[in-house]
Amino acid sequence: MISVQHVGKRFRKLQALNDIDVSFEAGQVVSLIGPNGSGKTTLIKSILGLVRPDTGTILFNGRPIATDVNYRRHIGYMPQIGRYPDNMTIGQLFRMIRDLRREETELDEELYFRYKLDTLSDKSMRSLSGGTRQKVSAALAFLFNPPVLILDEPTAGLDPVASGVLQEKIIREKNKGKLIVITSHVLTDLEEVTTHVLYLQDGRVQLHETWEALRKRTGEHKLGRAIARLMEEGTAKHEFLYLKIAN
Ligand SMILES: Nc1ncnc2c1ncn2[C@@H]1O[C@H](COP(=O)(O)OP(=O)(O)OP(=O)(O)O)[C@@H](O)[C@H]1O
Repeated sequence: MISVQHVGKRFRKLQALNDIDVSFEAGQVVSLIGPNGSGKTTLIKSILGLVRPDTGTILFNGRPIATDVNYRRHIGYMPQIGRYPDNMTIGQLFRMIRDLRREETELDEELYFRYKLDTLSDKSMRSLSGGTRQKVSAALAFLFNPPVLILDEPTAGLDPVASGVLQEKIIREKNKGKLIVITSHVLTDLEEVTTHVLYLQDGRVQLHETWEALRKRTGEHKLGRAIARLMEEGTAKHEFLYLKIAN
């Protein structure tokens, strides 16, 4: 579904992505994890066409994204920090976004209602708490029923109930055959939903395998511990520390 082929991206002297070569398929929930600055958001933004790689190619359903911008409508994106016009209300924002995609008939308003955003429709975006802003971002990502969802730190700022609602939603959408890519530092949030683990470090892929294979290989049922165990065998202490904190 998405094929990232030998992608590299440099920001001045920093090699943010280094020969990334991975594929993601329908029905997978890919947990994209790694220490701060390891390249997770840069990879996501490259897939979304928001960052242009220096080298390599990204294919969406077999076609290079550089030649077909329309692929973007098949991806629902929840950014790390959602930025919206301050002076709009929640109701106006949803109306505007629906109007922009008027041709889409099959709307998925489940999160909009489960997060009770309908009861907050007169609230201005300026006045929203961080968690409510996250709920708006989540509801928008799923709204047009896209076959691919990319969620960047989706549970940051959500209370445990709202976080649980999102996790249930992710599992349901995965079971419909969607591809979902999630980054999070809260590894416990990912254990329940993930099928595949992609671990980046210094812009390189350190690990890409199914969560089941990783569990079997390490004998660990906690994602943080499983990766820490592998890192223990071969890498420096600071990544280790990251995993201890993230876990
Ligand atoms: N537009 C940019 N200009 C210069 N450097 C950038 C830019 N975007 C990202 N970087 C650098 O690239 C590296 C990778 O950043 P990226 O945001 O992809 O990391 P991340 O894994 O998502 O980190 P975090 O866990 O903190 O969100 C970092 O060192 C970052 O400072």
